[in-house]
Amino acid sequence: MKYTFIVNPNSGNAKHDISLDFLQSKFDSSDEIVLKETAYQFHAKELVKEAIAENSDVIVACGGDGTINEVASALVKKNIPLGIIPAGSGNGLATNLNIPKDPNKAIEIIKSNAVHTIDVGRVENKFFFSNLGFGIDAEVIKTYEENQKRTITGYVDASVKTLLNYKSKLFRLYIDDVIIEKSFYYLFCSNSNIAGYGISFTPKADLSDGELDLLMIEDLDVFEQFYFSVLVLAKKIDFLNKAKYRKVKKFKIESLDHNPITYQLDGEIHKTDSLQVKVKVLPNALKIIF
Ligand SMILES: Nc1ncnc2c1ncn2[C@@H]1O[C@H](COP(=O)(O)OP(=O)(O)OP(=O)(O)O)[C@@H](O)[C@H]1O
Repeated sequence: MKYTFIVNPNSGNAKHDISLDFLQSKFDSSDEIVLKETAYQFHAKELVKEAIAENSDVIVACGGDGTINEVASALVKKNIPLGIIPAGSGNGLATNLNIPKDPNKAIEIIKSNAVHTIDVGRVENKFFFSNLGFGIDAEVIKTYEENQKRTITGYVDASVKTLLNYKSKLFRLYIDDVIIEKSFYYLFCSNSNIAGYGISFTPKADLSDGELDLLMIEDLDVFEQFYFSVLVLAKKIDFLNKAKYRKVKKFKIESLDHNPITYQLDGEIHKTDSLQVKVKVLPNALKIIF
């Protein structure tokens, strides 16, 4: 078997130590191991193209959610499975798939070659595998990225700063034949049931049900925001009257306050020039080992 490992040397504050020697020591001598390091953002996509051209049987992403998103995006609708060695700070998708952070254990899973297919979310021309958020979580990630402190404390710090200044956004949503026009505190669309750090906003989400789970939360006052935080921690979000939950195959979101739409996609922030974006699910579009 030929395995190509695409490694972000800087992910998770560069604390991991995944080298060619280490990888070779974990596989049979009959296996061919190739390691390609990413040097900049979006480099992973080019490296996947090379790995495909070089006839790799398995392509493994070693990094955080950003790197995993880039590698997985280049493998959508391809026949080559993705393996994961989580080496980031949040590791949303890996956590959801029960892939441990210990590289030794993650490699055992890769060697098991248990290939599954999962759904993929698409927004504009980009793919997501875990989740997509409009509103408060996009703002939290923006502050978190500006913070440089990529730890749970940094995340809590960014959340508090954002909460204190955040104003709901006026959106029009088109879901099937329904149009909803409201001021939303939070719109969260998820393929997986873990949002990061073990928190779940969409406990009913299933990576291979052919649908995305959409959580819509209307404008909240400061007390409701506090109640919302408690319910998130208690995993009882359905107790909040202003939270609506539904499974969707596609939807369109339109900004009515004349601000171009910003969203977070698998934990990375994306700014658009557009006042509307379309989201849809591509059922069973990614082969993945877990
Ligand atoms: N050599 C590099 N130097 C700087 N940035 C890189 C490099 N290689 C990849 N990147 C980019 O860094 C971003 C973050 O990487 P990644 O997601 O792997 O780690 P992380 O941010 O530590 O983890 P997490 O996303 O779980 O918080 C990605 O967008 C990726 O494209």
